[in-house]
Amino acid sequence: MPADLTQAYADRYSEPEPPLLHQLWRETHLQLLMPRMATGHWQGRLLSMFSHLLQPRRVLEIGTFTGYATLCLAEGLAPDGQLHTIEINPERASRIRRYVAAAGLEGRVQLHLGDAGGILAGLVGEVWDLVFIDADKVNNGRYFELVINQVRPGGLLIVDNVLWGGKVLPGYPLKANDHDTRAVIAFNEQVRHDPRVVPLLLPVRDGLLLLRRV
Ligand SMILES: C[S@@+](CC[C@H](N)C(=O)[O-])C[C@H]1O[C@@H](n2cnc3c(N)ncnc32)[C@H](O)[C@@H]1O
Repeated sequence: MPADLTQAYADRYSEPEPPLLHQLWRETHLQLLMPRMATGHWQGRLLSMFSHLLQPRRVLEIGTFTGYATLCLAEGLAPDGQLHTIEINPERASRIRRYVAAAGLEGRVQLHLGDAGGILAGLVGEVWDLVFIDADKVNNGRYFELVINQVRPGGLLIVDNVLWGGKVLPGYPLKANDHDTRAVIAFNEQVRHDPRVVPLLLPVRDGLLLLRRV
């Protein structure tokens, strides 16, 4: 069964992409380099589904890009809920703020500009219900360690791109200087044996690793 036909079928029988997100998707593809970094319709609906199920009071996203996943993760926020999202590239800020405002989420979404390691050090008082790790893949393990003790029992961490285009699979001819792939492999191994989380790797899109906090 061809994967792209299966994905098209899954898209068709899933909730349609909300118009604002479709607009952001188009704008991302017309105006930005590497638009495929944005989450997109089907995975966005998956993030929205988790958000609605968990009704989180605190959501953390590491790696905002244009804010597509941000808006999806915010959909199920509890009435007093807040989402914090971290982006290192300040050039992305005005677009993110524009779409957060268009979604009616001003005051409920906090955009932090800077390196995630430093920003996370300033968020130590928070207790996270839902975390999405989707920034520089070499730091997946570092971000996990920085946040795991602030995730409530039963909370959910989601890590994107854990299949890394298939390069993590056994037998792939890895280049010596491919540090990203080695880091993704090391992270997947690290959490597999971590008693603080229960892992479930979903082989959808570029691989989503779900980690339920014990
Ligand atoms: C894959 S994109 C995020 C996509 C977004 N989460 C979505 O699903 O639409 C990764 C983003 O992480 C940002 N990033 C990379 N390194 C970072 C760091 N050290 N701290 C914060 N953000 C970082 C990049 O600038 C980029 O915008």
